[in-house]
Parts: sequence; C-alpha cells; structure tokens
Amino acid sequence: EQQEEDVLRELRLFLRNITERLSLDRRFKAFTKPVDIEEVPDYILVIKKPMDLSTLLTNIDESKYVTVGKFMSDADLIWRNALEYNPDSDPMDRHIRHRAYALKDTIRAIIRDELDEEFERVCEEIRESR
Ligand SMILES: CC(=O)c1nc(NC(=O)[C@H]2CNCCN2)sc1-c1cc(O)cc(O)c1
Repeated sequence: EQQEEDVLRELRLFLRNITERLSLDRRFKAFTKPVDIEEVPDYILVIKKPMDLSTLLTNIDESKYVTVGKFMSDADLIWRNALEYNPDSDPMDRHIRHRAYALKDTIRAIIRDELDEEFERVCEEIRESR
C-alpha cells in the first residue's frame, strides 16, 4: 500500500545517493561503466556476471532492489569481478586490486554509518510479503 511505496521510494533515494557518490570518486573511474567487450574481449569469458556503477543506477531506477542487501550483492560483484580478473603480480593488476578493495571498504563504511537497521528490517518485511 502507500506506506510500502513510501519506504521503497526512500530506499531508491538512499541507494541512488550512495551509487552517485561512488561514481564521482576518481578512485573508482574504472568501475563506472560496463567493461568494453571490444576493448577487452576475454573479459566476458572470465567474468560470468559483469557489474558496474552505471548498471547499479539503472537497476535502482527500475526498482530492482527491494532491500539494501540485494543492492549490496550486486555492488559487491563490481569489486569481486575486478579481483577475479586481476589476480596477477602485473602492476596494472595490483593497481586495479587496490581500487577494488577501496571500493569494498568504502561501500561497507557508508552502509555501516548511514543505514538505519530498522529501515532495512522494514524493507525485508516488504520483500517477504511479496
Ligand atoms: C575494471 C577492470 O577490471 C579492469 N581490469 C583491467 N586489467 C588489466 O588491464 C590487466 C589484466 N591483466 C593483464 C594486465 N592488464 S583493466 C580494467 C578496466 C579499466 C578501465 O579504466 C575501464 C574498464 O572498462 C576496465
């Protein structure tokens, strides 16, 4: 009912705000757009479920996330994919891995500081009721 739509609207605003802040952070430039398959043809062979900050934003707009938890699973894909695609001692691999860990820690710090557990519990109840 209307109260549920109010909660889900507030969730979208919260998730959009986080995603836009991450997209503006220069450290995460490599994660802002889908990896270009023309430029990196082997990427799709290694990474089963690509994810990036612009796709997160589209998913939010399409009301794909009913809880913060579902958003976190996709957001975590971004840095997990980068660690998987960049395992070597190559300087570029290390560089991307440092950015991936910075993304992981930044997402967790924002959620810890800014997510009200009571709000997430209400979102979980809406998910279970659907
Ligand atoms: C995001 C990601 O995982 C990524 N990984 C890379 N790794 C390499 O280039 C390593 C792979 N091992 C051999 C030596 N090169 S480049 C790259 C990337 C960077 C961008 O600025 C945009 C973009 O779409 C993708």
